Amino acid sequence: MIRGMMGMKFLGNAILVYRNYSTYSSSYGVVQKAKSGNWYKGQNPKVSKPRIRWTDEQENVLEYVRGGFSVFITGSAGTGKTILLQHIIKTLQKTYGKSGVFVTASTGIAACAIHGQTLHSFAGIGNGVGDRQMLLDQVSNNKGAKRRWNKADVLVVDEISMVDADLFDTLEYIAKEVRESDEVWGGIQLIVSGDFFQLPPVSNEYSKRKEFAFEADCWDASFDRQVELTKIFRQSDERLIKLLQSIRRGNIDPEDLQLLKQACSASEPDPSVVRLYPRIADVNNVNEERMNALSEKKVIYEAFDGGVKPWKLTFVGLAQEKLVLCKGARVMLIRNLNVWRRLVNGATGTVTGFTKADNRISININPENLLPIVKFDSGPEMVIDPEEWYVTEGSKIVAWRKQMPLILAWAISIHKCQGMSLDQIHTDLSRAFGCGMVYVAISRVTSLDGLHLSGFCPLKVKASPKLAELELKEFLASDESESDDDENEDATEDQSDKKNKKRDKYLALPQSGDGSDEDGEDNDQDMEVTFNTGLEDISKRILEKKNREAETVLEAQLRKRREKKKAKKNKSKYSSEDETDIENTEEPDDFFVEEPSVKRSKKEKKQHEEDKEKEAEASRAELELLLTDDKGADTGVKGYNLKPKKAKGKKGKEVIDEEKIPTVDEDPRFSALFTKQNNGLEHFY
Ligand SMILES: Nc1ncnc2c1ncn2[C@@H]1O[C@H](COP(=O)(O)OP(=O)(O)OP(=O)(O)O)[C@@H](O)[C@H]1O
Repeated sequence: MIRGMMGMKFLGNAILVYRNYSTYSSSYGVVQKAKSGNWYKGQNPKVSKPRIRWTDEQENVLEYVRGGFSVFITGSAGTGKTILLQHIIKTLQKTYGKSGVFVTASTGIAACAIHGQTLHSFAGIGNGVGDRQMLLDQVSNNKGAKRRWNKADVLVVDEISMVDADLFDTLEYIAKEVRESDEVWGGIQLIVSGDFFQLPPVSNEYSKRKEFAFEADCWDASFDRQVELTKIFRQSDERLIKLLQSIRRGNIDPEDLQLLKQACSASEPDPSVVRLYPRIADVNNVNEERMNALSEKKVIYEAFDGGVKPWKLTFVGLAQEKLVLCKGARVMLIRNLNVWRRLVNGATGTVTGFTKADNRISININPENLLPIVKFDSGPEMVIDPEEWYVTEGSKIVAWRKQMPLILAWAISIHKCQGMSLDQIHTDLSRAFGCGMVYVAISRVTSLDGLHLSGFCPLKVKASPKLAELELKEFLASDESESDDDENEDATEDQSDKKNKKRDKYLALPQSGDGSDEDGEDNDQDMEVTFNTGLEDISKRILEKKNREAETVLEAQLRKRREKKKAKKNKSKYSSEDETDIENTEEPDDFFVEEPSVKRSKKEKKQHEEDKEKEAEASRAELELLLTDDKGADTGVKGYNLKPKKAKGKKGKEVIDEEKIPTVDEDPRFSALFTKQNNGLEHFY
């Protein structure tokens, strides 16, 4: 039996490495006469699609979403928030149609993972600078933005940790005003996901008192359910899980330190291991240096963009405008190509050459029509085809980009790696700044063996003291002990009707809790995993106390009103909050990079304050860079002209009207967006 299986495995590998082209190479490392752009095409045995078995916690979330509830999903890195969100989006789209579900994330990279747009771009608030009245005016003057707000049945927001409290409150205000509704968020169902212990919002002078979205005045009232996922999937080693939990909270104990010491190997790890840096400048330097050190001819891929909104201005993703590759370049996949073969987002490999495509598949990104061949660290070697990325607004595709699904991967920034799973990392944290950064970096790795550290200092492990409060609030949000009162008689029948209809629609949904989709295009996974973790306390309490069946529409309405009142009362709660970062009192260890002594003279204190301000400035700049385009472009997108008009030029072509933009459903060219196998899974792990 075992021999049989080994035989199968050998056959599989043999098929995998079979090269359907002749073997002479040119100076580019180009392999000529390729018959197929990709070895898997037509040669790989069909693999039955593995499925995910949702845990009880994840099932609960699905249930709440189907029940029409607004839900906040949180949990440590690797607990399956993103993958669950992807499934939720599909479920919601089946209910409301794609045009009623707006999918957003705080950053372009995160938005790309769920086929959405940035929250700023959805909202029509440009770069979000201005008071709420100014921003409301901006939205009111933007026909497209108003239409989006009015059409939205559901708003999905991923990576909420990077959305600040003011923005959250402002958007809730805009929603109510634009939709002319007194309901929280103007009656939009809100599905929000993120981990506040990961990267925080870009801090600004106004965010001293309120920083995180959970501090927003409307936060508690915005959600019917707040659920924490507790089963960690990315790592299985208990020691690593404990270490990560300590780092997440900003408290490392001697045992954790010992593990970190081991990871600080004095000798340089294998140069093929991806390096993670806090700052983009270091990333670029390393990639450039390594690339220049290779004396191979360079092959350039220029992105081919389309759509009514310029890609660069509307969106930022990992797909690069200009990608330079050569034989020997270390690369990372930024798309899931074959989950079963572990060729997923974050998979690393080395370019071994290039092949001329047998069709014109890459001609518009590389005039020589060359396709790179990558030998992945996990074993397979394959020809990489170009991929397409889409930015959607509801059901409309407003921008798309064609590019190779690769980035240079000798080094990447910690901001860019948020969401990835990596088998091995080498991270230099000497320039880490702000809270959550060390946690984001280290929580990417799947095993302790794969962790290599340098420039580590325990004082860099920081979590905002405000997060202790968050936990309390999560529990409070699930506490239904308060008595009912009749203060909400003004709940109009109209609103109840609307909610009723919404709920009926949901209840009509098939209760597919196994993660399978009717259309069979669900998430591929590299294995079938069947976990039955049992409910964690918090989920139990939520379930027991909030029986969806028992809560009528009117009760829901009343509860929301109560929560709103409560939120108002809480308003003053944070004004006296201590702003200082937690200071780790661990004795400095020779093994780690030393930080300056915590005890400071007045002069030193002043200098320290100045340094902190500089660091905050750097942090802001770095994060703004992330929130905008790779080159800092995504500021002030003013929308586009919706009126058809004659463009300049002899033929006087009509400029496209937004209403004429083909929808995903009607245009077969875009159908791949929702039918391609890897789309359900496309996120950065
Ligand atoms: N129910 C499940 N069964 C098996 N694997 C799962 C399950 N849920 C999630 N996973 C796997 O766990 C890994 C991490 O999932 P995911 O990236 O969604 O986590 P996350 O919470 O979004 O992490 P991060 O906060 O770091 O972005 C993925 O490989 C995913 O396939």
